[in-house]
Amino acid sequence: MPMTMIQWFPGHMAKAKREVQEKLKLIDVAFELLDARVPMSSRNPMIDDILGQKTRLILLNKADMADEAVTEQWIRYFRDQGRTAIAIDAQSGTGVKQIVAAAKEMVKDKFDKMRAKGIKNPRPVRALIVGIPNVGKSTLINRLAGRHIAKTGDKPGVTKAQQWIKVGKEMELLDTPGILWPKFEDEDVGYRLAVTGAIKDEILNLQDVAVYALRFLSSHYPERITERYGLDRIPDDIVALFDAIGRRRGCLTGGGGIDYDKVADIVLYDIRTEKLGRLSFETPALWT
Ligand SMILES: Nc1nc2c(ncn2[C@@H]2O[C@H](COP(=O)(O)OP(=O)(O)OP(=O)(O)O)[C@@H](O)[C@H]2O)c(=O)[nH]1
Repeated sequence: MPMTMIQWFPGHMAKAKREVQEKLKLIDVAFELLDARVPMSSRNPMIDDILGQKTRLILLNKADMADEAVTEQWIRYFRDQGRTAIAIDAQSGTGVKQIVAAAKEMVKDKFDKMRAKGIKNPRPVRALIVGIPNVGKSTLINRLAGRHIAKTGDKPGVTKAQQWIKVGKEMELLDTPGILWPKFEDEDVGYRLAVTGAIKDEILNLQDVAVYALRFLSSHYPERITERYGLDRIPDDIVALFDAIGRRRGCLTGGGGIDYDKVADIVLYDIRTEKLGRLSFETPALWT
Protein backbone atom coordinates (compact mmCIF):
# COMPACT_ATOMS: atom_id res chain seq x y z
CA MET A 1 0.00 0.00 0.00
CA PRO A 2 1.52 3.36 -0.88
CA MET A 3 2.33 5.66 2.00
CA THR A 4 -0.30 8.19 0.94
CA MET A 5 -3.04 5.66 1.59
CA ILE A 6 -2.20 5.53 5.27
CA GLN A 7 -3.24 8.44 7.43
CA TRP A 8 -0.85 8.61 10.34
CA PHE A 9 -2.71 10.60 12.96
CA PRO A 10 -1.63 10.21 16.59
CA GLY A 11 -4.54 7.83 17.19
CA HIS A 12 -3.46 5.65 14.29
CA MET A 13 0.12 5.60 15.51
CA ALA A 14 -1.03 4.50 18.95
CA LYS A 15 -3.16 1.78 17.32
CA ALA A 16 -0.27 0.60 15.13
CA LYS A 17 1.99 0.41 18.16
CA ARG A 18 -0.65 -1.53 20.12
CA GLU A 19 -1.18 -3.96 17.24
CA VAL A 20 2.53 -4.69 16.92
CA GLN A 21 2.84 -5.17 20.67
CA GLU A 22 -0.08 -7.63 20.64
CA LYS A 23 1.70 -9.63 17.94
CA LEU A 24 4.98 -9.59 19.88
CA LYS A 25 3.34 -11.87 22.44
CA LEU A 26 3.07 -14.56 19.77
CA ILE A 27 6.61 -14.51 18.43
CA ASP A 28 10.22 -15.27 19.32
CA VAL A 29 11.95 -12.81 17.01
CA ALA A 30 11.01 -9.57 15.24
CA PHE A 31 12.46 -8.77 11.83
CA GLU A 32 12.95 -5.02 11.63
CA LEU A 33 12.86 -4.34 7.90
CA LEU A 34 14.75 -1.23 6.78
CA ASP A 35 15.68 0.21 3.40
CA ALA A 36 19.43 -0.39 2.96
CA ARG A 37 19.75 2.93 1.08
CA VAL A 38 18.31 4.90 4.02
CA PRO A 39 18.39 2.65 7.10
CA MET A 40 17.79 5.37 9.67
CA SER A 41 15.24 7.35 7.69
CA SER A 42 13.25 4.19 6.99
CA ARG A 43 13.21 3.36 10.69
CA ASN A 44 10.31 3.93 13.03
CA PRO A 45 11.39 6.54 15.60
CA MET A 46 9.83 4.59 18.49
CA ILE A 47 11.03 1.15 17.49
CA ASP A 48 13.16 0.54 20.60
CA ASP A 49 10.22 1.40 22.80
CA ILE A 50 7.79 -0.66 20.72
CA LEU A 51 9.91 -3.81 20.49
CA GLY A 52 11.29 -3.55 24.01
CA GLN A 53 13.39 -6.57 24.93
CA LYS A 54 12.07 -8.76 22.10
CA THR A 55 14.84 -10.46 20.13
CA ARG A 56 15.35 -8.43 16.97
CA LEU A 57 17.06 -9.06 13.64
CA ILE A 58 17.62 -6.04 11.41
CA LEU A 59 17.14 -6.69 7.70
CA LEU A 60 18.58 -4.14 5.29
CA ASN A 61 16.31 -4.71 2.31
CA LYS A 62 16.70 -3.46 -1.27
CA ALA A 63 20.44 -3.93 -0.76
CA ASP A 64 20.61 -4.58 -4.51
CA MET A 65 20.06 -0.84 -5.05
CA ALA A 66 22.30 0.39 -2.23
CA ASP A 67 26.01 1.20 -2.26
CA GLU A 68 27.63 -2.03 -1.06
CA ALA A 69 30.43 -0.30 0.84
CA VAL A 70 27.94 1.85 2.74
CA THR A 71 25.76 -1.17 3.53
CA GLU A 72 28.85 -2.79 5.08
CA GLN A 73 29.32 0.35 7.18
CA TRP A 74 25.73 0.07 8.39
CA ILE A 75 26.14 -3.58 9.31
CA ARG A 76 29.19 -2.62 11.39
CA TYR A 77 27.31 0.35 12.88
CA PHE A 78 24.51 -1.90 14.11
CA ARG A 79 26.99 -4.54 15.28
CA ASP A 80 28.70 -1.89 17.41
CA GLN A 81 25.33 -1.29 19.04
CA GLY A 82 25.04 -4.98 19.80
CA ARG A 83 22.54 -5.66 17.02
CA THR A 84 22.67 -8.14 14.17
CA ALA A 85 21.89 -6.77 10.71
CA ILE A 86 21.98 -8.58 7.39
CA ALA A 87 21.70 -7.22 3.86
CA ILE A 88 18.99 -8.75 1.71
CA ASP A 89 17.15 -8.30 -1.57
CA ALA A 90 13.66 -9.63 -0.98
CA GLN A 91 12.77 -9.26 -4.64
CA SER A 92 15.43 -11.60 -6.02
CA GLY A 93 15.93 -13.55 -2.79
CA THR A 94 19.60 -12.69 -2.26
CA GLY A 95 20.51 -13.04 1.41
CA VAL A 96 17.07 -14.32 2.37
CA LYS A 97 18.38 -17.80 3.21
CA GLN A 98 20.51 -16.29 5.97
CA ILE A 99 17.41 -15.03 7.75
CA VAL A 100 16.27 -18.37 9.15
CA ALA A 101 19.79 -19.31 10.23
CA ALA A 102 20.35 -15.94 11.92
CA ALA A 103 16.95 -16.06 13.64
CA LYS A 104 17.60 -19.59 14.93
CA GLU A 105 20.96 -18.53 16.29
CA MET A 106 19.42 -15.54 18.07
CA VAL A 107 16.78 -17.59 19.87
CA LYS A 108 19.08 -20.52 20.59
CA ASP A 109 19.21 -19.91 24.35
CA LYS A 110 15.42 -19.73 24.63
CA PHE A 111 15.02 -22.98 22.71
CA ASP A 112 17.84 -24.68 24.61
CA LYS A 113 15.90 -23.89 27.78
CA MET A 114 12.80 -25.51 26.29
CA ARG A 115 14.84 -28.61 25.54
CA ALA A 116 16.27 -28.56 29.06
CA LYS A 117 12.69 -28.66 30.34
CA GLY A 118 12.21 -31.91 28.46
CA ILE A 119 10.61 -30.64 25.23
CA LYS A 120 12.35 -32.82 22.66
CA ASN A 121 11.24 -31.12 19.47
CA PRO A 122 10.47 -27.49 20.21
CA ARG A 123 8.13 -25.75 17.79
CA PRO A 124 9.47 -23.76 14.82
CA VAL A 125 10.86 -20.30 15.55
CA ARG A 126 8.05 -17.75 15.30
CA ALA A 127 8.69 -14.43 13.64
CA LEU A 128 7.04 -11.15 12.66
CA ILE A 129 8.10 -8.59 10.07
CA VAL A 130 7.79 -4.93 11.07
CA GLY A 131 8.56 -1.87 8.99
CA ILE A 132 7.33 1.39 7.52
CA PRO A 133 5.21 1.38 4.33
CA ASN A 134 6.88 0.42 1.07
CA VAL A 135 10.01 -1.04 2.64
CA GLY A 136 9.26 -4.45 1.13
CA LYS A 137 7.33 -6.30 3.85
CA SER A 138 4.94 -8.09 1.47
CA THR A 139 7.72 -8.92 -0.96
CA LEU A 140 9.69 -10.53 1.86
CA ILE A 141 6.68 -12.44 3.19
CA ASN A 142 6.07 -13.86 -0.29
CA ARG A 143 9.74 -14.68 -0.71
CA LEU A 144 9.93 -16.49 2.64
CA ALA A 145 6.63 -18.28 2.00
CA GLY A 146 7.76 -19.35 -1.44
CA ARG A 147 4.37 -18.36 -2.82
CA HIS A 148 2.08 -15.37 -3.14
CA ILE A 149 0.33 -14.29 0.04
CA ALA A 150 -2.35 -11.67 -0.59
CA LYS A 151 -1.88 -8.30 1.10
CA THR A 152 -4.57 -7.82 3.68
CA GLY A 153 -4.21 -4.14 4.47
CA ASP A 154 -6.66 -2.29 6.68
CA LYS A 155 -10.22 -3.27 5.96
CA PRO A 156 -12.58 -1.55 8.37
CA GLY A 157 -14.75 -3.94 10.28
CA VAL A 158 -12.92 -7.01 9.06
CA THR A 159 -10.89 -8.74 11.69
CA LYS A 160 -8.91 -11.58 10.29
CA ALA A 161 -7.46 -14.36 12.38
CA GLN A 162 -3.68 -14.40 12.47
CA GLN A 163 -2.25 -17.04 10.20
CA TRP A 164 1.16 -18.64 10.40
CA ILE A 165 3.07 -19.08 7.18
CA LYS A 166 5.49 -21.98 7.13
CA VAL A 167 9.05 -21.11 6.17
CA GLY A 168 10.60 -24.52 5.72
CA LYS A 169 10.38 -26.74 8.80
CA GLU A 170 12.15 -24.44 11.18
CA MET A 171 10.33 -21.14 11.05
CA GLU A 172 6.82 -19.74 11.05
CA LEU A 173 5.97 -16.18 10.09
CA LEU A 174 2.86 -14.16 10.91
CA ASP A 175 1.07 -13.46 7.62
CA THR A 176 0.36 -9.81 8.40
CA PRO A 177 3.36 -7.55 9.02
CA GLY A 178 3.47 -4.79 11.59
CA ILE A 179 3.18 -1.48 9.74
CA LEU A 180 4.81 1.44 11.54
CA TRP A 181 5.29 5.10 10.68
CA PRO A 182 8.52 6.90 9.76
CA LYS A 183 9.93 9.97 11.49
CA PHE A 184 7.77 12.58 9.72
CA GLU A 185 8.93 15.57 11.73
CA ASP A 186 12.45 15.37 10.33
CA GLU A 187 12.69 17.12 6.95
CA ASP A 188 15.78 15.17 5.82
CA VAL A 189 13.97 11.93 6.52
CA GLY A 190 11.07 13.06 4.34
CA TYR A 191 13.38 13.96 1.47
CA ARG A 192 15.36 10.72 1.70
CA LEU A 193 12.19 8.68 1.68
CA ALA A 194 10.95 10.70 -1.29
CA VAL A 195 14.19 10.31 -3.24
CA THR A 196 14.10 6.53 -2.78
CA GLY A 197 10.45 6.44 -3.78
CA ALA A 198 8.93 5.49 -0.44
CA ILE A 199 6.83 8.64 -0.28
CA LYS A 200 4.53 9.37 -3.19
CA ASP A 201 5.73 12.20 -5.38
CA GLU A 202 2.53 14.21 -4.90
CA ILE A 203 3.33 14.85 -1.24
CA LEU A 204 6.52 16.81 -1.76
CA ASN A 205 7.46 19.22 -4.51
CA LEU A 206 9.29 17.23 -7.17
CA GLN A 207 11.83 19.98 -7.84
CA ASP A 208 12.63 20.21 -4.12
CA VAL A 209 13.19 16.45 -3.98
CA ALA A 210 15.46 16.60 -7.05
CA VAL A 211 17.42 19.53 -5.56
CA TYR A 212 17.93 17.49 -2.40
CA ALA A 213 19.05 14.46 -4.41
CA LEU A 214 21.40 16.40 -6.68
CA ARG A 215 23.01 18.20 -3.74
CA PHE A 216 23.63 14.89 -2.03
CA LEU A 217 24.93 13.18 -5.16
CA SER A 218 27.15 16.16 -6.02
CA SER A 219 28.99 15.77 -2.75
CA HIS A 220 28.91 11.96 -2.39
CA TYR A 221 28.86 10.61 -5.94
CA PRO A 222 29.98 13.50 -8.20
CA GLU A 223 31.41 11.28 -10.93
CA ARG A 224 28.09 9.50 -11.37
CA ILE A 225 26.46 12.83 -12.23
CA THR A 226 29.19 14.04 -14.57
CA GLU A 227 29.30 10.70 -16.38
CA ARG A 228 25.58 10.21 -16.72
CA TYR A 229 24.84 13.72 -17.95
CA GLY A 230 28.04 14.31 -19.89
CA LEU A 231 29.27 17.25 -17.80
CA ASP A 232 32.91 18.33 -17.46
CA ARG A 233 32.35 19.31 -13.87
CA ILE A 234 29.52 19.96 -11.46
CA PRO A 235 28.59 23.65 -11.26
CA ASP A 236 28.64 25.08 -7.73
CA ASP A 237 25.21 26.55 -8.17
CA ILE A 238 22.28 24.12 -8.07
CA VAL A 239 20.30 26.08 -10.67
CA ALA A 240 23.30 25.96 -12.98
CA LEU A 241 23.39 22.18 -12.47
CA PHE A 242 19.69 21.91 -13.38
CA ASP A 243 20.42 24.09 -16.44
CA ALA A 244 23.35 21.92 -17.49
CA ILE A 245 21.40 18.66 -17.16
CA GLY A 246 18.39 20.26 -18.84
CA ARG A 247 20.41 21.42 -21.84
CA ARG A 248 22.04 18.00 -22.17
CA ARG A 249 18.70 16.27 -22.04
CA GLY A 250 16.77 18.75 -24.16
CA CYS A 251 14.40 19.72 -21.35
CA LEU A 252 13.32 23.02 -22.84
CA THR A 253 10.20 25.12 -22.47
CA GLY A 254 8.46 26.69 -25.47
CA GLY A 255 10.30 29.94 -24.83
CA GLY A 256 13.68 28.25 -24.92
CA GLY A 257 14.14 28.17 -21.13
CA ILE A 258 14.85 25.07 -19.08
CA ASP A 259 11.92 22.91 -18.06
CA TYR A 260 12.88 22.28 -14.42
CA ASP A 261 10.02 19.86 -13.76
CA LYS A 262 11.26 17.71 -16.61
CA VAL A 263 14.84 17.80 -15.27
CA ALA A 264 13.57 16.81 -11.80
CA ASP A 265 11.60 13.94 -13.36
CA ILE A 266 14.60 12.65 -15.26
CA VAL A 267 16.95 12.80 -12.27
CA LEU A 268 14.54 11.02 -9.93
CA TYR A 269 13.70 8.43 -12.57
CA ASP A 270 17.42 7.80 -13.11
CA ILE A 271 17.99 7.38 -9.36
CA ARG A 272 15.07 5.02 -8.83
CA THR A 273 15.89 2.86 -11.84
CA GLU A 274 19.59 2.62 -10.98
CA LYS A 275 20.71 4.56 -14.06
CA LEU A 276 23.11 6.33 -11.69
CA GLY A 277 24.24 3.03 -10.22
CA ARG A 278 23.82 1.72 -6.70
CA LEU A 279 23.35 4.59 -4.27
CA SER A 280 23.00 5.03 -0.53
CA PHE A 281 21.55 8.28 0.72
CA GLU A 282 22.78 8.16 4.28
CA THR A 283 25.86 6.87 6.02
CA PRO A 284 26.40 6.07 9.70
CA ALA A 285 28.69 9.13 9.85
CA LEU A 286 25.62 11.34 9.42
CA TRP A 287 24.07 9.86 12.54
CA THR A 288 26.98 9.66 14.94
N1 LIG B 1 14.97 -3.50 -5.88
C1 LIG B 1 14.23 -4.03 -4.89
N2 LIG B 1 12.93 -3.72 -4.80
C2 LIG B 1 12.21 -4.27 -3.80
C3 LIG B 1 12.79 -5.14 -2.86
N3 LIG B 1 11.83 -5.50 -1.97
C4 LIG B 1 10.70 -4.89 -2.36
N4 LIG B 1 10.90 -4.14 -3.47
C5 LIG B 1 9.92 -3.28 -4.16
O1 LIG B 1 9.51 -2.27 -3.26
C6 LIG B 1 8.14 -1.95 -3.46
C7 LIG B 1 7.37 -2.07 -2.16
O2 LIG B 1 7.35 -3.43 -1.76
P1 LIG B 1 6.18 -4.04 -0.87
O3 LIG B 1 6.55 -5.46 -0.58
O4 LIG B 1 4.86 -3.77 -1.48
O5 LIG B 1 6.33 -3.14 0.43
P2 LIG B 1 5.45 -3.16 1.77
O6 LIG B 1 6.40 -2.86 2.87
O7 LIG B 1 4.67 -4.42 1.86
O8 LIG B 1 4.51 -1.94 1.53
P3 LIG B 1 3.11 -1.49 2.28
O9 LIG B 1 2.07 -2.46 1.85
O10 LIG B 1 2.93 -0.09 1.75
O11 LIG B 1 3.34 -1.48 3.75
C8 LIG B 1 7.64 -2.90 -4.54
O12 LIG B 1 7.69 -2.21 -5.77
C9 LIG B 1 8.66 -4.02 -4.51
O13 LIG B 1 8.77 -4.66 -5.76
C10 LIG B 1 14.21 -5.43 -2.98
O14 LIG B 1 14.81 -6.14 -2.18
N5 LIG B 1 14.85 -4.85 -4.02
